[in-house]
Amino acid sequence: MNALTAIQPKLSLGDWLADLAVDALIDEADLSPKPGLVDRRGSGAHTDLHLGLMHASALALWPSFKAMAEAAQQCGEIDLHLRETVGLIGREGEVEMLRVTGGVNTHRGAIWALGLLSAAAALEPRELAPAQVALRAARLALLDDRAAPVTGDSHGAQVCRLYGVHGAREEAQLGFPAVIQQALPQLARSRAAGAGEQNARLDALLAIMTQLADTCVLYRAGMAGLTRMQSGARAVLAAGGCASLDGRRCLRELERDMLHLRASPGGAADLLAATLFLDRLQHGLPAQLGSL
Ligand SMILES: CC(C)(COP(=O)(O)OP(=O)(O)OC[C@H]1O[C@@H](n2cnc3c(N)ncnc32)[C@H](O[C@H]2O[C@H](COP(=O)(O)OP(=O)(O)OP(=O)(O)O)[C@@H](O)[C@H]2O)[C@@H]1O)[C@@H](O)C(=O)NCCC(=O)NCCS
Ligand SMILES: Nc1ncnc2[nH]cnc12
Repeated sequence: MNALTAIQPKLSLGDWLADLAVDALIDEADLSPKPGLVDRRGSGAHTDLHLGLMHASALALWPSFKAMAEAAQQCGEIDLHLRETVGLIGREGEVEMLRVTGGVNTHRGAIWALGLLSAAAALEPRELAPAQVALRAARLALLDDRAAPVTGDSHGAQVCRLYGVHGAREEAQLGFPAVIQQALPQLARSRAAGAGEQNARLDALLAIMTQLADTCVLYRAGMAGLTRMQSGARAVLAAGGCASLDGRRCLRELERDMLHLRASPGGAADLLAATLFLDRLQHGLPAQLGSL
């Protein structure tokens, strides 16, 4: 042991999971070029968001993710008490997000998805395969939080009613199919094809966009916007993905149309962050946590 290692604070499971969740949010925000979304180039279809705000929001959520993981570790099983504790921490996280961003909704969907997944990972830290973690998160999301405010007027709730689609809640309750069935397999395929990490992540985002009923897009651009998002994402992947010239041309066309429609796939962006989180998680616990 030397002087540096001697003063290193001990890493807890909650610290590690919160680090992974925040890293995933920052990596998602930085990834470029994303159609309609905030990235390193600019604000996409948004007027009230920018990259600095996305980073500040992500960092502000670290204590919430840690608290959700610790609650799960202490509780040790999926039950109503854990669901309601995680719900309370999630709502407090939303308040903190809005305080830090001056009232702008940067990461509501991400708090939901990554909060559930952090808790699910902490429940069984030796079973971190993506499908297993997603299934535990789904079981938690299926429990009814009696303290949740009955709003029905969120953007998501409004368009789910109007168009008869499933939103963020159902995506979690179904075990994150957009992540498990679309994004993670695409990420692996694009990496294996030598696309390079940034292109592979963009391809994973597009794979989510091919099928997701993104309620942000529906709220801002209606069914025409959602249809364009899905068909445009399919076209990029069919043309060879983001590492190919034809794929990049399709991506540029998709971006042009999304900006024209003011359509921002914020839900898909959150699920890309969930994908990056699960992707890192599957490598297992770091050595410092080996004794858990
Ligand atoms: C269950 C909740 C997730 C609430 O869901 P609901 O659908 O009722 O509410 P919304 O406020 O619409 O939030 C859902 C957010 O989820 C993202 N999302 C959208 N579609 C999907 C999808 N199909 N699958 C998964 N995720 C999806 C999306 O988040 C991103 O978009 C946000 C910006 O959205 P919006 O405010 O509409 O933005 P703008 O259009 O820009 O608004 P204007 O500028 O026009 O005004 C951005 O934040 C991204 O994150 C949806 O917004 C859950 O939130 C909940 O119940 N929470 C309570 C606490 C709790 O129980 N927590 C438990 C564990 S943490
Ligand atoms: N990069 C991004 N741009 C806009 N909204 C988002 N919600 C989550 N990530 C986002």
